[in-house]
Amino acid sequence: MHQVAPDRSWPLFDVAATRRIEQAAQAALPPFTLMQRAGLATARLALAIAPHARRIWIACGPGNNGGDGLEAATHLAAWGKEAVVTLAGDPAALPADAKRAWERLRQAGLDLAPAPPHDCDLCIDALLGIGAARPLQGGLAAAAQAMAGVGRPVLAIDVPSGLHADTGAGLAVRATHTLALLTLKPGLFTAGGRDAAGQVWFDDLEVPAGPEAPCALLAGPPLAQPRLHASHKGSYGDVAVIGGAPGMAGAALLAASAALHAGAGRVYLAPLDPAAARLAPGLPELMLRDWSSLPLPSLAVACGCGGGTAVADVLPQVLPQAASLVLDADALNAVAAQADLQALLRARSQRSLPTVLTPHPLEAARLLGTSTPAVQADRLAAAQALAARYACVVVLKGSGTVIAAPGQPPAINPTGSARLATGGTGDVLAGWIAALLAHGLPAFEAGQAAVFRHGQLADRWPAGEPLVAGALAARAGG
Ligand SMILES: NC(=O)C1=CN([C@@H]2O[C@H](COP(=O)(O)OP(=O)(O)OC[C@H]3O[C@@H](n4cnc5c(N)ncnc54)[C@H](O)[C@@H]3O)[C@@H](O)[C@H]2O)[C@@H](O)CC1
Ligand SMILES: [K+]
Repeated sequence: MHQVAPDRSWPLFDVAATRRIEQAAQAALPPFTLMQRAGLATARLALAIAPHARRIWIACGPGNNGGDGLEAATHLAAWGKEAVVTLAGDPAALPADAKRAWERLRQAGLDLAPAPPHDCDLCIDALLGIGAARPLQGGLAAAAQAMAGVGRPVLAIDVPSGLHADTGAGLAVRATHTLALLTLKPGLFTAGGRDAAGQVWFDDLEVPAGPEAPCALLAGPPLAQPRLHASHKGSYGDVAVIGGAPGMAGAALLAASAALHAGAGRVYLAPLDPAAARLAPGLPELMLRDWSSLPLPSLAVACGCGGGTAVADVLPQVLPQAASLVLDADALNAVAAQADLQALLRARSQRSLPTVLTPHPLEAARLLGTSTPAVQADRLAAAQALAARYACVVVLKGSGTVIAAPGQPPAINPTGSARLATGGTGDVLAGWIAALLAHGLPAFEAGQAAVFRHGQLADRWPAGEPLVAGALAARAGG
């Protein structure tokens, strides 16, 4: 059993692959072996979470997830805990393995409780696992509600009940801990998954994934990029930030500052507000230029960043010429609105010019011609669809940012928190990605590395210090 920490990457498997892995293992092992292992692992983790717990409520559901809970309850009772077991369903209708777990529970002298306990020290959520097929209703919904009302730690078995294991969509039990069994599922790490799952643990039940290919990866830390002694500013590439329409100069400045601090050799700032060009940006290292004078074919360009509608006039030049390109915010909205810009964007890949799009869910919805809820209902699919449609790398922002590229499994970023929900952090990310592109990183790696570090900076931000985008930019690359 391992805690899933962002110190390495982890393969993720969807429900279909997990079922195939489970079936192959069931065929090779004596009956009931997997559920015994699952129940024992759950009971052990429960003890580790709440070593001094006296009363533990195990809320079981009608499938094999409930069976895991019944098996865990038998162990916890044998270890001297008061195990209060409820079952939302008919014991006679349990699937074979779960029924066997129920029989073992009764042989151990335990029976089902008619109602949840008024108080307990730990709840175990064994209502639904990967079989969750529709919103929680009836007895399952009542048990989930009671769990929330207890106000104690909740250990979810496999998946917080109600959460869609592939997508992270669905109204789910909010667990403090989740023990994923057999495989790690992508829904634990994106959309509502991170809030529902809490701290994630993983037990493979001694079953290797075998020939199954992961559907996605949980990203690990990027490789360090050591700077050679024998290098100069030209070794790290040049970035230009184009954005900052009237009233929004700050956005472009934040992106430029991030690019500078993330290690770009030289950074040009091309504000779209002519008045802003006369303002001292406070960063003397930046080189102010009019966008039309930039040497685009030798630059990594971050375009958008407070560019307003004016950015649409720049894109017909930037899209075909920029050596590498990050499109953010207003640039994405302009592309979503104009078919000619979409054609220019797609044409970049035919010329092997790297491009990264950094939409939040609403921008992604506009680019896909769909709605924000539809994007959020399946973030991995939305990011992959965008990457395929525009033939580029997509960084779909939000809880569990997804990085997708055509023809490869997407990555889900494990770092970052709601502390990043403050103005300008997206501009910082765009500038940071541009710096890594300028450095020569492939677009997928640049997106993944910048997103990981950007989130990690926020995770490590001192508790008493306000996280503002300017300070984040100043620590980019750190
Ligand atoms: N078969 C085994 O021995 C193993 C099973 N495992 C556990 O079994 C789980 C999968 O078991 P199942 O396939 O039985 O699936 P679940 O236990 O998730 O439940 C599926 C059952 O719930 C019903 N259901 C789904 N959504 C519902 C809703 N909203 N309201 C009411 N009923 C609903 C389904 O019709 C089905 O009867 C895994 O998540 C894992 O916890 C693992 O421990 C591996 C080993
Ligand atoms: K569960």
